[in-house]
Amino acid sequence: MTAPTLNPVATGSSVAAGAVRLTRIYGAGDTAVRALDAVSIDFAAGSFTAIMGPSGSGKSTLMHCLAGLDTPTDGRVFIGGTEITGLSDRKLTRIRRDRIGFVFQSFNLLPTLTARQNILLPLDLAGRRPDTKRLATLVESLGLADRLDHRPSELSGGQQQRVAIARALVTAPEVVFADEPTGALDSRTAASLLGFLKQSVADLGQTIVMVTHDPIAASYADRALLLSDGRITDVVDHPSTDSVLAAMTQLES
Ligand SMILES: Nc1ncnc2c1ncn2[C@@H]1O[C@H](COP(=O)(O)OP(=O)(O)OP(=O)(O)O)[C@@H](O)[C@H]1O
Repeated sequence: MTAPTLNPVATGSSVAAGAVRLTRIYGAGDTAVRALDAVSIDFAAGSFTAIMGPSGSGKSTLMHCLAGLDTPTDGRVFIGGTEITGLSDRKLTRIRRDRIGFVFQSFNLLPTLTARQNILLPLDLAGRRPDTKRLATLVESLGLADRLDHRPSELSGGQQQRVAIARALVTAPEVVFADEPTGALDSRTAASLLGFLKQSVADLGQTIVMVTHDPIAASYADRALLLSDGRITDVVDHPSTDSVLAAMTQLES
């Protein structure tokens, strides 16, 4: 089954991930929380989307449901042409491993492995050989060539996040989900990593979906979605720091 096309960034482009009337309710009865309320959205292949909104608006829930890390109460999720809603845990694990990349605020590298081993881990787990050209390009453009034999404790925060980004991109995933990827970094380091993510969209056709609280980070994306009470209430195309700030201010007023 192919994913329906809703709100694509560019008409005619294929869809890397999407949700149709995605609803997630936590709890039941009087204490039930509608964290996502019938959200329909597409992420075009080769696009960079920022998900923004106040605390508790549903950003993490949306990302977790899209990535197959949480089970929606209702609605459908697609990765590429594959509907992942209703798949067994085993199939979901495979899809996450083979077709999705993850970048977390806290890097989540394995401390006992070198940078090179961390980067290659998803391929090792899948029994796949690295695409040596892609690996070399990533290592080179992330400036990691002379850090590959170091363990995470021997790397700065920015270098650790570069390793995590290389690990997320090395499998050429259909979509990379990044959860506050620069939240733990100083602004200069953050700017250089966001620049790299933007470049990977332009050069490698990578698709990136990034949750962020930071309007500056969102300005690197092609589009910012604003969530409020589990719904997408605004979409800012080609966001600038100012246009995102204005949209957020309007949301909170
Ligand atoms: N496991 C859970 N059990 C119960 N309620 C939950 C659970 N996870 C999230 N929620 C609730 O769902 C709503 C959306 O939470 P979510 O974490 O998606 O928001 P968020 O926009 O990512 O917030 P933040 O910016 O603070 O990380 C909140 O009201 C939250 O309290």
